[in-house]
Amino acid sequence: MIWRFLVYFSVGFISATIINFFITPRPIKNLNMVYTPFPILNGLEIILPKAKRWEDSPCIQFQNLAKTYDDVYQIKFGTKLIIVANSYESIKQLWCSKNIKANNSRPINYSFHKVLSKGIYTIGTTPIGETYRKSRKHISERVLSDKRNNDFNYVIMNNACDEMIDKIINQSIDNNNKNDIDIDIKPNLVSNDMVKEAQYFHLKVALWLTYGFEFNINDLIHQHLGDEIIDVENRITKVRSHVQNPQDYLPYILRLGFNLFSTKNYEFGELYNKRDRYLKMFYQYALNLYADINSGKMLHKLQSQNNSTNAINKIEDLKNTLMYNYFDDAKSKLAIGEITSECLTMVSAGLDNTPLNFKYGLHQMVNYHPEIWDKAFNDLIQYYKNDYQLAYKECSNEMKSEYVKAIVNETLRLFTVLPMSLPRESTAIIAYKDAIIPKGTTLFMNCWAANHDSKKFPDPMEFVPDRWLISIVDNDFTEKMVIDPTMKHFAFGIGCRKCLGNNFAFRELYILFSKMILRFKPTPVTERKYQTIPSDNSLKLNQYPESLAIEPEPFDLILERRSFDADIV
Ligand code: HEM
Repeated sequence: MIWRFLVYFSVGFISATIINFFITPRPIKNLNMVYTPFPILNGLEIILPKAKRWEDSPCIQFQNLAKTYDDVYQIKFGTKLIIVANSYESIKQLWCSKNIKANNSRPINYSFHKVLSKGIYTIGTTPIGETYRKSRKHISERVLSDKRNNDFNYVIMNNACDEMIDKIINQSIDNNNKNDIDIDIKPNLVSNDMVKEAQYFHLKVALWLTYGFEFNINDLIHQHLGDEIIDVENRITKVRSHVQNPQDYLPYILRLGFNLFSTKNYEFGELYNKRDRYLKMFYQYALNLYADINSGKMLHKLQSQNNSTNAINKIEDLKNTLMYNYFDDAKSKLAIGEITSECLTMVSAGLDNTPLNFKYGLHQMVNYHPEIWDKAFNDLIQYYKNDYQLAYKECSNEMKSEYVKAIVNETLRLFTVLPMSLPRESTAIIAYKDAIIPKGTTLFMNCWAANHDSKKFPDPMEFVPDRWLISIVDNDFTEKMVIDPTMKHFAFGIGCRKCLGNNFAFRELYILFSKMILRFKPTPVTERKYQTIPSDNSLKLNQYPESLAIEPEPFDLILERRSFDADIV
């Protein structure tokens, strides 16, 4: 019996090894290759079965392999050959050194591109080509440029943030009056699901700038719609990942078998239909709005609700939205798929990433570093002659506090919401040291490893905003601290396909942090009975170690309104 098993096993293993030899790309010379014991699956054991413990997160497993195989190595994943870079310097070299231009496409993944998206996906997941170039240029000019952030976007973000904070305060007052929440919460303390509130904030900003749709965070129907979008986009993030779909790397026949026993395709279909429904609904909304603006109907409607100047200003604002410009600008000649991809990018790209960073930054300051919160408060108000109300009104516009900027950078670095970033595919050969990486190779950036590389960031697991600051002497011979322009993190990726929304997201985070710091004081969770302090290591907090994005376990953040805060309303 045992002999028969051994014979079958050996024949199977030898056949698989031979097949493996023919179906996988040849190894690249002069680059360490990771030894993997199982033919055909090859290195897929890193993501199969899916990680349950934080120590098994793909970024940690890739980082551990670097101890044996060096910072940059090659590994077979099913039928594909992947290059993985695991340190700050190697990523800088492979992603953005001057002689490397070919690291500029995205791989096509069967599950996400063919099954889930049916041809329409975000700009970030579009392979290089005419469609990608047109959409990237158009969205950048119309919504995401720095000029747009400075001239217009900040006003929308400012108002959305004010609304978010007012809602949090009102909810907290209601809760305290009802006295039906945690007994440790004293009147005036705020305990909230900050991620959800910031998701509504981002959605409000994104829907306005894209479609001219006014998402009202206090309206239950809007909240219901928002919850649906948040749920669908969050589930798509979870299923689309390049480190989460082993079937994408399997030979066609095995993938068919895998799909037969998996419910994933059904889930993809359901998510696609839901996403399609709200994208079509918003498109129709923007089309009607365009018609109403041009016929004068909208002005008439607004004049009946506001004074004439406000109505005219609002019409001008609406003319700044992405979709108004699209309908108005015959020259742009974007195909419907291209503009849909832009809209999708606007709605989904920062919907989780920005709010999750926001909550993690608050957690660091509230539960571990209240002194940083205090320092930021003092830094913010000193630009406005210590006038707290003026600081609150103006902080979104000028982004004066270098210290708050340092907090944003340090949050992005330490949290690293996308630990394995987004994958790239080479479109020509890339020379790396003595190795020649062929066209069509997939590259993984281990962003977690780079952002916690002790050679670049001393005490990499510590939250130290000051590491981003250098001292300079001003024109009037006063010394001041400013952001060190030579310092970088890779939370937004790097190089030719770096996050296009990085300045937009940075400003959102700057505004969210500044306004929270100005209106509240932190109450560390340690002061509460029965509650242990959640970890400050984002991977340890992660609910889904196998996922593309880090999503911390839910926990309360306790903040107290400043004594003079009531004056602000
Ligand atoms: C904190 C929030 C965010 C984080 C951490 C983040 C992170 C990333 C990362 C890691 C990439 C891949 C970069 C690379 O391959 O080098 C990316 C791509 C991209 N992101 Fe973001 N993102 C954020 C918010 C946003 C927002 C708010 C938008 C737009 C509204 C946006 C738009 C894009 C686009 C268009 C790309 C694709 C760039 C390309 O492939 O050319 N992102 N993002």
